[in-house]
Amino acid sequence: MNTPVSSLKGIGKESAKDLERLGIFFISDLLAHLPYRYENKEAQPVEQLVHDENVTVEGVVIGEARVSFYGRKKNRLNFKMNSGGHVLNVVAFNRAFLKSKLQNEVAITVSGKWNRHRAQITAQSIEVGQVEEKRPYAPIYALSGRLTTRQLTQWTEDALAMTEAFPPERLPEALLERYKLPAIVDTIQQLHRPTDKESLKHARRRYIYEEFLLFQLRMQAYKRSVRQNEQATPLQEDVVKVKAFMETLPFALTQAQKRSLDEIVHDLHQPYRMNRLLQGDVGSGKTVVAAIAMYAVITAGKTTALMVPTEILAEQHYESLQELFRDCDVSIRLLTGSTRKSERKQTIEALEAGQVNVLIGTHALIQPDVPIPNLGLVVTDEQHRFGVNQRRALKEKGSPDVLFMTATPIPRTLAITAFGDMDVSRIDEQPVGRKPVETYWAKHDMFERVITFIEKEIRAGRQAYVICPLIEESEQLDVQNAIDLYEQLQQILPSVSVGLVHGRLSNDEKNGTMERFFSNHVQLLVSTTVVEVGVNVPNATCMLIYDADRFGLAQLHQLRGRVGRGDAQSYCILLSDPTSETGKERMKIMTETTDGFVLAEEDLKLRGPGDLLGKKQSGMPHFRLADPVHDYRALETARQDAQTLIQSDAFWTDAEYEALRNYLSDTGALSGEKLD
Ligand SMILES: Nc1ncnc2c1ncn2[C@@H]1O[C@H](COP(=O)(O)OP(=O)(O)OP(=O)(O)O)[C@@H](O)[C@H]1O
Repeated sequence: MNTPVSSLKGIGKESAKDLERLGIFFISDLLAHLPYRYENKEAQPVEQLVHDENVTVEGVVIGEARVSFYGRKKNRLNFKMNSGGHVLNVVAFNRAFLKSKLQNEVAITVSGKWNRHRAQITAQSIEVGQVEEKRPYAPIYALSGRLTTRQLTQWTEDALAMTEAFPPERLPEALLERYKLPAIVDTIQQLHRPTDKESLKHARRRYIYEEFLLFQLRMQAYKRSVRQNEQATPLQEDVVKVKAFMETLPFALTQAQKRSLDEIVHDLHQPYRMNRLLQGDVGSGKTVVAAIAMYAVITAGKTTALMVPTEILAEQHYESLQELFRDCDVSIRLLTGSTRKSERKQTIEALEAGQVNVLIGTHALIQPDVPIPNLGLVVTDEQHRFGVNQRRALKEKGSPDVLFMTATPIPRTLAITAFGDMDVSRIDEQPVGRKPVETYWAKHDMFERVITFIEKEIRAGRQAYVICPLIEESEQLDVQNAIDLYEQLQQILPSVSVGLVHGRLSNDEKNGTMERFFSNHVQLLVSTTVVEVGVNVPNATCMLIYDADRFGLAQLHQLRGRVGRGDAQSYCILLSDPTSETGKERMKIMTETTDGFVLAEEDLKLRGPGDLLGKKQSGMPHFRLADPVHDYRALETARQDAQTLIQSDAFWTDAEYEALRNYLSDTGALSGEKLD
């Protein structure tokens, strides 16, 4: 299995280097380097040919081929052929040398691009004689350096003859039977050298299922081992107090909020650490649920922490939690980068004395220099899933329960892939009485009308946001844009109090403006995308997004979620003159739906998963063939199968699962090592 590729005939130093760049070191790697597509050399009947696609047809030459020369060394070969009674034109460039072979009635196979209107194939290959019947699909491999498809085809051919280079059969007989999956040896054979469409399909099916199953087994085994190793003391909240607190809320929880809360509370009672994702569309009321959970933990005698990405949010949560816990005798402290030294010292002392119930702050909270004795629950956002170091820091703080909140409406398929190691609660319902935000798409030449409209809302006592476009190449330009717009709006609306926030302001400046916006002293807030997450000003009913086509759907949705948070009708105006079709499409979808999940699915189609979750933090594993979006059914099946396996006793003892167990221990999943 660990025989280096260089032992194969024809692989010299240079080629070995090129192969290394493809991650191919051993012969077994060569077999794992699957074709990314196949050239279909299976001849098709003329009736089935698709215009503008690559096709292959068989037939016989009619008459004689003609060659015309042009340019200095160029020539064009032209002839007619009969394929199943249809007369087709064939054109090929610089193949004059074939002319002598192309005699009347000679059998040929032609592959190339089909033009239906001219009944013509522009040929890439013309083979005299019929296609070798057994292998209609030619594998096309990813290449690097000077490698050619022909070489890779040859080397994989040699590797396919070496049974010891094949991966082991990991799937137990029962699963192969249940899904009618081919054995691994046949699968690898077919994937490299398909014999026919049907067998290739089954081979792909098996490979994809196995990739998902192994992935899910790893995730779930990891989860299980964390459960076993990171025991936590079960918490018991004071049920009466928590109920009383919930009654002080100015609204009743939605069913979805209640369900999520139950799931969280259930976790708190367990003797293992909670690792839960609370997923809910913008404005669905995640923070409230988290606050109740925190209160429950406080009544169980523990300290809680809330970590947020920015200081603005920390301030805002500090205020809203103070308001929420007004009658509850809960002590809340704020700790951020701009907290004064003396205050920081006081807070740390209070923490050590066990006098703090809720600690709010940015990331620095879980650093070792902030001792949080008796920490029971950390609430944070999904952007900050913990890496190894943070997990260690959390462990040192007594392995508290962790609740991640996310407003990214991650489609289900992605959620179970990217967050497979977490339990997921979903708030899939908006509070009653919420009016969907009315969204309009306006061209730039309607700017004045839009401004008049916003002015009217402000006169009625409402507030508004104006979001400036983001020019990713240059933060400098972003800021300049924001400043220009701010000045322009001040001039157009002299009686309106306009505020400005952008990334280059100091924290004090930013916080000051935000504070004035929260208290309605600023009526119109000009901002770059810093307001994207979490800002909650229910009195703001209007949002104008400049050059909206520059944003992705998920981001537009997050932005729009800043309005429509109260009872009043809210509006979002997308100002843009998109030039691309995708841009126009995005604007249209935004005006048609306010459902974050629908938008997320659309975004996925338009941009792909990397963008939705942010490339680096996406946590999306790399699959060779499987695609969590396209193959979501297989993913779901594999997830359930993995769950059943992990929970069964037989999986941990029986011989037929040994290969899977070995796989798990090789990848470290059994010792609680997180996958990357
Ligand atoms: N069940 C409910 N009924 C009415 N209003 C609610 C309900 N739950 C929450 N709210 C209110 O809705 C607003 C949004 O709630 P919250 O900030 O908790 O949402 P969120 O999901 O955290 O939002 P986002 O992700 O957009 O920041 C708040 O003003 C909150 O008081």
